[in-house]
Amino acid sequence: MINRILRAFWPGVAGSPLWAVSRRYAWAVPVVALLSFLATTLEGLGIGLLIPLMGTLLATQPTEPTGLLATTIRLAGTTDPNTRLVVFGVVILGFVVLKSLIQAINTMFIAWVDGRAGNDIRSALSLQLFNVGFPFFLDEGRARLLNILSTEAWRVSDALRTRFKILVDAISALVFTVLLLIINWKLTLIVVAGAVVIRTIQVNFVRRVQTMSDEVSLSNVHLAERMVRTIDAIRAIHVFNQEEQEHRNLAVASEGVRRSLFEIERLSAIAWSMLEVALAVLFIGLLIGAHLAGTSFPILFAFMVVLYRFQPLIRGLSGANIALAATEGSVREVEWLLDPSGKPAPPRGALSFWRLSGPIVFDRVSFTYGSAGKAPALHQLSFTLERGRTTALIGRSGSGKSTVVALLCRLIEPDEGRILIDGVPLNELDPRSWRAHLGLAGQDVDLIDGTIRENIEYGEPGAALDAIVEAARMADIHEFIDDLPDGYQTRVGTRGLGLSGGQRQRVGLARAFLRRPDILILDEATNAIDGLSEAAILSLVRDSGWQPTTIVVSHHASTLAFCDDGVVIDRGTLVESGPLLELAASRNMSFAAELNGVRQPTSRQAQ
Ligand SMILES: Nc1ncnc2c1ncn2[C@@H]1O[C@H](COP(=O)(O)OP(=O)(O)OP(=O)(O)O)[C@@H](O)[C@H]1O
Repeated sequence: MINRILRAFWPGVAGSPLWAVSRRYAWAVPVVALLSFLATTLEGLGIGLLIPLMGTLLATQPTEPTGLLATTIRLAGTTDPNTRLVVFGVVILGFVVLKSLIQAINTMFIAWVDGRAGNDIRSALSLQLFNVGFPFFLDEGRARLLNILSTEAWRVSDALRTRFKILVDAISALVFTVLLLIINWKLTLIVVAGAVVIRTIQVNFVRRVQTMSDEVSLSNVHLAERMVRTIDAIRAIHVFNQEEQEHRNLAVASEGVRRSLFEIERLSAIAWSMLEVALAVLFIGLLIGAHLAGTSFPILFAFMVVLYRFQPLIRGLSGANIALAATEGSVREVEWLLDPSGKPAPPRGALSFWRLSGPIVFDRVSFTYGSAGKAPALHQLSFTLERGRTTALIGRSGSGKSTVVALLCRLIEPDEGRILIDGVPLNELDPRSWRAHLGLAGQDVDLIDGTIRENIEYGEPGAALDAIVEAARMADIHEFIDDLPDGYQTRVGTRGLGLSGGQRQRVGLARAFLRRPDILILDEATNAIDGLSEAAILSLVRDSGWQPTTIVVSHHASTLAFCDDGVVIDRGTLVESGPLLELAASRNMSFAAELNGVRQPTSRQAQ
């Protein structure tokens, strides 16, 4: 039962992923409730004592109070008026001090819980990004994810704070209602009737704001999409004179956000003014009711003081309910990202991988991107990568080469067929231990915003400088780095844009070389590097005595000239495979002449 109440209070639906993340702070709910109860009770007692205090000041005795209140007055009545004034004054002050202290503790406690739960939610979201399979990122827009991480996560944390506010205000309202009943039950009935009317008005607004909150989230995603696109494509935007069009698009998206937020503000403003009018009607009704019932002044005074304190609670509850409704879209978005169902699972496998001692075999592997019905990117593809040899993956654009690379890196998994590593299915290997033996350098080098050294040692954190320098030498970039004023500590800028395309690729190569992996994958990794430098790099790798099983995807004939074997694919199916020279000769491929001219590949035996 308590659990059910807690779940209803917490953001997110009961049993939801958000509940799973934040439930460890659910114990804070009864603590906040207790502290609120104590603070309001102390305040209520202080206000209650105003009745005898006023009675003393006006030299009259209220006739209506009963029970505890009457007893207090009677007790105080045994002393002379001056002493009574001092006693009531000191006691009221004591209550106020104690109440303020508890209230401050409660506020700090809520901030602590809210901060920690918010932190946990953000941390769970970031963890989730690593716990879903890579295909998720192929299907989902970056903007939606960015919006959830940067905006919606904060709004959910705000929602939690708002819920605490509702709890505090609701408990205070409850205590004050009891106090009002003690002071005068008839007037209290008028208040309760007024509260019911106010609540009815509010429910209608809350529903409309809830609907609007989904629109706010949606328009935020549109805006984020536009912003991401502008930053990503700034070069193309300038070159193709699209500044005005893109600015217009951004302005339209921004206008969408403004409009949906304004609609919420508009609804809130109307709700507020209706609330003000309803409260004024309530006050006037009370005064008339009190007059007709012949209520004494001290009683009416205390009642009005309680009601005066009650008023911000009603406003607070009303505002918080609307604010909460406005965050429902955000809660849904965060819930969606945290929910693992319907999202691709990350690669699994329990067997540790130590070293490659045999071939890598693609055995009738098929893979289709996205939904069923699309043409497969790979269809029943079979070939063998011999250990210690360099194999060129050859095929026209869109033939499936990068898909083969993604499968090897276990970013995606075959729909059918198997990839065998020394005879063991790849999907049985622990992905982390498998990837620890991979070195990948590609045309889109994923450089991080850090120093050159941080980028090279990204796969081997804490690597010795000597090893880093050696890897940089092999990638033919050491001298360039050495000449920079900050050397290896030079920052590369966002996505390495402070370097030229060729320099970026060399840093990417050094990163792959530093690991000295068993399997080296060069996915168009030298296409921005001139032929001579490329030849120098590949010769250095060859002469270093390190003989990884290498997969090369390149459109450069000069790169292919360094390969032993070739696998030719077309529209995801195998055309042929074998020693590269034989393939070149049999198919009269365009690079055959260059292959023969540059180098006669010698078959190297696997170690
Ligand atoms: N994320 C994706 N979503 C849907 N289809 C994709 C995706 N990535 C690739 N494809 C499709 O899969 C097929 C193979 O693509 P792949 O990138 O593997 O080819 P490629 O040989 O590496 O091409 P290129 O030489 O141009 O890089 C293509 O038809 C492509 O359109």
